[in-house]
Amino acid sequence: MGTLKINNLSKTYSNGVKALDNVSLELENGMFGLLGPNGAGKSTLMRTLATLQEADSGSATLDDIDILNQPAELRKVLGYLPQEFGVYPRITAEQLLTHIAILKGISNTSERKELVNYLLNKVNLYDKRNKSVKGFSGGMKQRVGIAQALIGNPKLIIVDEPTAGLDPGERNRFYNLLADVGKEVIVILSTHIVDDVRELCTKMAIMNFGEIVYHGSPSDAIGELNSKVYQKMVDRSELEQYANDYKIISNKMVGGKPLIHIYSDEHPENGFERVTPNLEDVFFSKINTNSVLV
Ligand SMILES: Nc1ncnc2c1ncn2[C@@H]1O[C@H](COP(=O)(O)OP(=O)(O)OP(=O)(O)O)[C@@H](O)[C@H]1O
Repeated sequence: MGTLKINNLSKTYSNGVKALDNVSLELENGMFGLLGPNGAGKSTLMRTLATLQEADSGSATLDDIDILNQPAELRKVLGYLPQEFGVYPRITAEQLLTHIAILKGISNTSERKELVNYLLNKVNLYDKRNKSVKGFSGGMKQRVGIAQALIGNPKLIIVDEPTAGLDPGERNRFYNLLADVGKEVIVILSTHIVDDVRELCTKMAIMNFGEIVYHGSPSDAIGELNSKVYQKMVDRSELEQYANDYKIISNKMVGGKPLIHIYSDEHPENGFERVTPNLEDVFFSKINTNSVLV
């Protein structure tokens, strides 16, 4: 069982943006969801853990590896699928994986061939192994991305916003693959898509403006909102008034009209109905910005 400990990591970019503000987390094997809006600092945290950039202060360890001071050690046990996985255009899936396996130091030809076949089967692309990766769909490319991240038996796998741009079928196939992988290692799934976390993760954190604003299980977070979320269909012109009178946690267009969710300790009058809270309510109530009105 691996343990990743992140202690008080901070990072301010030269333009003054504080992308990490005293971030502390502890993770064990399984799928961990890191949820946050655009610009929250997720990629900065993922890239720091992947030893691609440095923090200003704080520490991080994976079992006995000091990540910030032993980057070479960490890279040996890391699988990383970056936000933009640049695939080599005109080579086949098999060639690509073989190439990366060589780069990762698997020099024995028959061992490498066996591994590449195993990975192609695992990500369900064995039949497509001789096809050019360039012609793959977004979902197939992401599965190649996971296959390459698995080379070298990683203890920690980081996937940064992997489902953006996938259609529902591809997204489901990708979820199944990740869930399978996540049984044996620590997987951090960084995403702004609430469904990714709801489907896959037993533990999660929500990040906003560089800070961890929630850390725990999705179900506990939802439990905290029980009997406190109410919804109502309103007119667009009334939104500002509702925002003054209630704590709006989300605003979604349904059939062209805003459907608002509010947080309230008591049942408000005037047509609000109580709803079973969901992870989206958790997300919006934790990051709570006025952007719901824009
Ligand atoms: N190299 C950089 N120089 C200056 N500012 C940066 C740099 N990289 C990121 N930032 C800023 O730091 C903040 C956090 O960015 P980061 O990419 O870590 O967030 P994120 O949660 O991954 O967002 P996204 O979902 O958009 O990728 C943002 O305000 C971003 O503009």
